[in-house]
Amino acid sequence: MPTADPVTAPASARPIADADQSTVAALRRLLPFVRPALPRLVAGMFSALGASLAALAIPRVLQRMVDGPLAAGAREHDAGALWGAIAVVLALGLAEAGLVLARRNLVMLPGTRVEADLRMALFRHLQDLPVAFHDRWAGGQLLSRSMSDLGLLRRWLVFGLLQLVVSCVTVLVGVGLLAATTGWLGVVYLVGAVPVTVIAFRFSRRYRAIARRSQDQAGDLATTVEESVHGIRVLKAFGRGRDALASFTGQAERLRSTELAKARAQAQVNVALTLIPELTLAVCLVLGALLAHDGALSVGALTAFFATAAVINGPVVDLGMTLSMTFNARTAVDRLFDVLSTANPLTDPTDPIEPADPRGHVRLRDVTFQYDDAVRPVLEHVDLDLPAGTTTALVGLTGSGKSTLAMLIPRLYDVTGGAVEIDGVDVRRMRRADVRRAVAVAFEDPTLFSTSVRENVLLGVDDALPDDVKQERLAQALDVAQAHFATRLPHGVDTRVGEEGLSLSGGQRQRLALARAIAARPRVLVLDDPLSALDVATEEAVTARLRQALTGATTLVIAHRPSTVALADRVAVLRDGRVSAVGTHAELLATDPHYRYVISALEDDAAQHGVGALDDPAPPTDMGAESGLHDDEATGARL
Ligand SMILES: Nc1ncnc2c1ncn2[C@@H]1O[C@H](COP(=O)(O)OP(=O)(O)OP(=O)(O)O)[C@@H](O)[C@H]1O
Repeated sequence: MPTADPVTAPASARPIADADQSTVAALRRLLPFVRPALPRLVAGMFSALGASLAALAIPRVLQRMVDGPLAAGAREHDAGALWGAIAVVLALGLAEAGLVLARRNLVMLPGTRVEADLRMALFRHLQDLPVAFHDRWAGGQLLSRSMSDLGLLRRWLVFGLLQLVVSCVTVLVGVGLLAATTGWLGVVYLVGAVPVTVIAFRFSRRYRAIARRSQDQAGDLATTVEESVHGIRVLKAFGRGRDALASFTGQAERLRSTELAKARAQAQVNVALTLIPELTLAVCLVLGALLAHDGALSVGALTAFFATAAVINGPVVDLGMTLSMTFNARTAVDRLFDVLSTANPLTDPTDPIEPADPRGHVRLRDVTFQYDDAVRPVLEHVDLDLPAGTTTALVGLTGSGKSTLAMLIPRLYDVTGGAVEIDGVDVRRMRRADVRRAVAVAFEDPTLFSTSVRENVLLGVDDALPDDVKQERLAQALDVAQAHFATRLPHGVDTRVGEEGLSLSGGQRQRLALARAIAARPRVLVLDDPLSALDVATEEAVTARLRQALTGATTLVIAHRPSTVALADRVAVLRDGRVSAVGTHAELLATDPHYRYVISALEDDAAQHGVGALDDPAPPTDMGAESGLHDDEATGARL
């Protein structure tokens, strides 16, 4: 039978790594997170146990009352003899209620604490995991793990776990009491526990598989919702809303039928767990009546037997629910640890090295790189030297590996062969924080966070810097990136840009992302086609300002437009995963046929999109400002 591909299959179709682990072993992995909350949880458990024992003690008092004062009172018409026993039952009832309340108060706080700690640990780990992990994992799966799975765990911790322990103790103590005080009657009751145990065991096997399927399908559904909301413009523009709905409906139906299967399994076990104890009680009633009739059992003992059996029956009937909660929690733990136990191969070295002469010299030495799931390397034996303070344009046909190469410099991926060096030190020998401080990146597809323009642009700036320095950096970066529109937003640079900056145009977002890279004042600036969404005039204005601003930083700019090449001192040509030539634009035009081909392809593309080629006359720079003004008006209207 073909197995599901762990990379491409939806989560609900992937093999389950921890399927064979026992539920106790699986849940034990929570211990480090639960440990700080243990004192309150244990206190809560003792309260619950106390409440349960108080409930079990009531039948004992009843037995004494029936066999003692009640029998004597009936003979002597002395109702007053009952008052002592009634007072004890009342006290036990009040104690039980008080202990239940104490249990609730004790476990509520640690439950929410553990949930919050787990959520933070998960988020921290997700932030730490490399880009390669996020390439493989769907957002909805991570979202459902951090929200609904953790909610399930909290409910199990504050209710299911205590209920399970208390139920087990109640049943064991109760059955022990029955066996000790009512002899054969207790033994018959005990025999009824055998089918209950077998059914519970079978249910556990069946339910675990369904619970996992349901939680994975819920994650896949969340992914679909996330993608459809994210891509709503594309879906609407292409009139594919109905298809999206059809695909969503299919997934929702699958989840519904899994939920139904879950509910059916639960209902079946509930019927069995209700029926068997009731049938056992019926048999015990007949047997007990015979024993009482023969004088082998007192009426008080028989009354106590049924009162105790009533206390035990509650947890037995609830066992189906308690077990389902436990298996849901186990599935949640498995799904959580699918992520938490994913090791990060991109770690800090144990003996990090800091470059002795940090000037921004970047060197790729014999670099080979292959994506995890790819069949062949994207880059092979790449050698590229970016001397400190120079600007190099990286040019190549689409899919030649330019963005991949750019991502190796800030160590977003690790090379599979060779090395990337910054100032003579292999980036794998440096602290990741030092590498990321040295290198700033502006991606073609800019991501803005739903915070203010100021926070977005100052993302890479040291928080400890004085406010006036930060303000100056912000102003300069916005100026270089020609993002003056930001100062004219309704609240200036403190305007919150919408989720992922969607209330801004593509060009505006790109300029803010560029400003973010510039404001970080890195030694090395990697610009992955940062001007692709700008109109010709704005691109010219940004290019002119960038030329001045880039002096000092080593810059690698990926060029998809001939005009972006104009920024560079030299050009490196990427072809079939290798750097095939390096030189000035003029040199390469004269000597490298592949470069001529690439440039003419870029020019054709630029002409089709109405973007200026290298030798186009530059439009006056004030047109850029003017175009910025149009942007502002449009943005003002949008916001
Ligand atoms: N995360 C990934 N996992 C697997 N393969 C990938 C991944 N990202 C890119 N690739 C593949 O690597 C190759 C190079 O992609 P890359 O984005 O680096 O090219 P590029 O030169 O920047 O292309 P473009 O000019 O179109 O942006 C492509 O074949 C692409 O399919």
